[in-house]
Amino acid sequence: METSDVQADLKHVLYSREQIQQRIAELAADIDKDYEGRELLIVGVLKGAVMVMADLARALHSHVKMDWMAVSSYGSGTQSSGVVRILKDLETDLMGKHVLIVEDIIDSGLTLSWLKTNLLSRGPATVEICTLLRKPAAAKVDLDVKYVGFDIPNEFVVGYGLDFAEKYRNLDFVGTLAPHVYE
Ligand SMILES: O=P(O)(O)OC[C@H]1O[C@H](OP(=O)(O)OP(=O)(O)O)[C@H](O)[C@@H]1O
Ligand code: HPA
Repeated sequence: METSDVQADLKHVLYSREQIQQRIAELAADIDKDYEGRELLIVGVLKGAVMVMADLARALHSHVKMDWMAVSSYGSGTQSSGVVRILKDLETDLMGKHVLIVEDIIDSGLTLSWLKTNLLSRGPATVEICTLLRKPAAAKVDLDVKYVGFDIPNEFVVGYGLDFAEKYRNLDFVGTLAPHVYE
């Protein structure tokens, strides 16, 4: 895809690569402090969280273990179906573990609400959530999120792991999509 094609599909840049890296470094410092002396398992939620997980893990100074889950609730559109499916489960037994779920975005909150309940049923010591982006105006459930990168307006965003119909995940910034792309 040509750079110009991507530019035409975007309305504007919300967060640049530098702004994202700066915020992730701050979140990592908080996480290092909060989990000092405890072994932490970070769980990346595929596919969207790949970029956040990779950058957050490298910004952490403590030893962490990493595992991955794949869940899906969006299909190919811009609306959550509300039905969460596990496409790939964890390989780690969570019994007694401190677990931090790492996500790219919390929109309606339905995915993470379901996932947190699911992981809590596996007997971990704690389960917390870290997300790069959150849309407070889109929340359909009450969800306790310990680490939030940025609260954003209720607009569909792409880049830095976030897709529209599997495109734009590889952008190193977060931007809003021009309406002509999805209308
Ligand atoms: O708060 P919600 O409204 O539930 O939306 C958030 C979820 O939607 C996205 O995943 P998606 O299902 O698009 O899968 P993907 O990570 O593979 O893109 C995102 O990564 C979250 O998991
Ligand atoms: O705004 C969004 N963009 C991309 N994927 C998403 N999944 C939930 N919300 C979004």
